[in-house]
Amino acid sequence: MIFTIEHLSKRFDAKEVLRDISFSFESGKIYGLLGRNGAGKTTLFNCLNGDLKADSGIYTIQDTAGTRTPVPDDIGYVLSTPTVPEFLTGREFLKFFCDIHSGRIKGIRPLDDYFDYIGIDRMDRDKLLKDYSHGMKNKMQMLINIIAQPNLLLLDEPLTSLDVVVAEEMKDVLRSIKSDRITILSTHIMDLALDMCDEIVLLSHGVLEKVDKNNLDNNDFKDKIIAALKEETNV
Ligand SMILES: Nc1ncnc2c1ncn2[C@@H]1O[C@H](COP(=O)(O)OP(=O)(O)OP(=O)(O)O)[C@@H](O)[C@H]1O
Repeated sequence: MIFTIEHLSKRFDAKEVLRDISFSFESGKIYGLLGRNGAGKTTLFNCLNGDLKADSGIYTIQDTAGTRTPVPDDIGYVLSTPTVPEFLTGREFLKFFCDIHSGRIKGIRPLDDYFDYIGIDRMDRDKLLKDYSHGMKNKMQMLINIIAQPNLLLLDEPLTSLDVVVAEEMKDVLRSIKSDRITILSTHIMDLALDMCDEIVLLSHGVLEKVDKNNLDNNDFKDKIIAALKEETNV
């Protein structure tokens, strides 16, 4: 499967954030999206997810069945600040999610299997989500996106606020599900991008640029990325 963006542009009043972006992403890979604060990473994700209307742009998914426009079920989006219905318990939320998507979730499992998989303790599963920690809410958000099995998984700074143990667990989860989908992960943490991602893509000056990491050791590669990002002026 290939997900292609063609001529995506987005401006807020006078500020041109995304400038005629054209780029293709391949299934089975985790892409690390690096960009400075305000470069437009969240704007890009919001446009791809349909939460924000782009000024122009065409998206297509190409697979064995042909080429088509993505539908909402193709896309999963994990926000940097997790949003969950705080008035439900973890179990109620998961049950509700599975019930409303039962027609299209493949191989639905008992709820406790999912909690085990994502590492939510038995004693926390029937607590209200409002009493979950930030990391636990983040895990729940990740979990529903894993259950939904989207073709395109967008992760906006997903690991930044997690403790080292949870972050390692989440990395393993993401690696274990990457083969069937395109994962795009935005991060400020270069070591995370180098550790996790098959491809590094810079968002700079409103355009996406793939950085070739072949033939460079990690230090050279980091220097190259920082040099490219330093060139970013306030667009
Ligand atoms: N709704 C909006 N209205 C006006 N300007 C906006 C809006 N959303 C984003 N912007 C502007 O677009 C630019 C890109 O913001 P965005 O949040 O996409 O950057 P980012 O790369 O995700 O930043 P960070 O890494 O700091 O989270 C910023 O200058 C921001 O102020």
